[in-house]
Amino acid sequence: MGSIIEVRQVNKAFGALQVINDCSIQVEEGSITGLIGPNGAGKSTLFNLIAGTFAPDSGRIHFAGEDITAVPSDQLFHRGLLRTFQIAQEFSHMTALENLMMVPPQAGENIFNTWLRPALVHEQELHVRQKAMDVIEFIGLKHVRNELAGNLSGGQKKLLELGRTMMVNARVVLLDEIAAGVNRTLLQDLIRNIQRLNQEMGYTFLVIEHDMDMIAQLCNPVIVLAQGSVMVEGSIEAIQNNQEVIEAYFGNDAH
Ligand SMILES: Nc1ncnc2c1ncn2[C@@H]1O[C@H](COP(=O)(O)OP(=O)(O)OP(=O)(O)O)[C@@H](O)[C@H]1O
Repeated sequence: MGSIIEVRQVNKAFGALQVINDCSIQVEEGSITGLIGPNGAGKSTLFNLIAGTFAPDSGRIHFAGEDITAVPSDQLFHRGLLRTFQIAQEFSHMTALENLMMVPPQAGENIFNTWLRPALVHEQELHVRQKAMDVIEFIGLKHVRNELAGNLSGGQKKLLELGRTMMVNARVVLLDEIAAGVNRTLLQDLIRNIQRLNQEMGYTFLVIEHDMDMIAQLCNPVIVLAQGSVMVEGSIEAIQNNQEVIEAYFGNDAH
């Protein structure tokens, strides 16, 4: 398969700080690609550029063969490029199931139809509820479906965030440190679900992660970012033995 995301010679500065520096990466369709690097390397900024949170100063970004440079995130969402949705404050007062049902429909699942044809409203709601039930079963949270999302554990919230991507037709999902604060048992559930979404539903993932166990279990290839550029790319084994990478991490930890 070809690449589904291509970042070509992208630059981004914040004031005098050059955060992304002539950076080019490719994400193969159907892969689970890791994005690692020392603190401040520019990983989240690169995500924000791909996800349309802000525009690069120069360079181009392509998704599924189309130029999406500076296309805003809500439009990318409709095309199936999404990042996990953090559960916002207002959603923490809704149940886990309702959180899934609240994910906005994509273009094509036309909500206006339901306004014009009220008889469809009930049918549509049943459809969304059934889909949410299927998703909650898939992510293993059926037993807490009626709990308020705010009362779920950190790991359960991460599973729910992943579940929200399943309410739409996602093609590429960007995961930003989804393992942070998740206990080992739930982390295994999370990893298994990501693998299932990849294998059974064809999702491509780009994963920012500091947890090297998770990267080793999930990702191939792994891209190492340092000072806003790609330092090296390859299998986790190749990267763990790469002297330049070891120095980049040690150099960063030493300060
Ligand atoms: N909106 C912003 N305005 C100004 N500076 C920013 C902004 N966003 C990020 N930065 C700076 O850009 C640099 C890279 O930050 P970024 O969050 O992309 O790194 P990261 O690799 O994701 O780091 P970490 O692993 O610590 O999360 C940092 O020095 C940060 O302070």
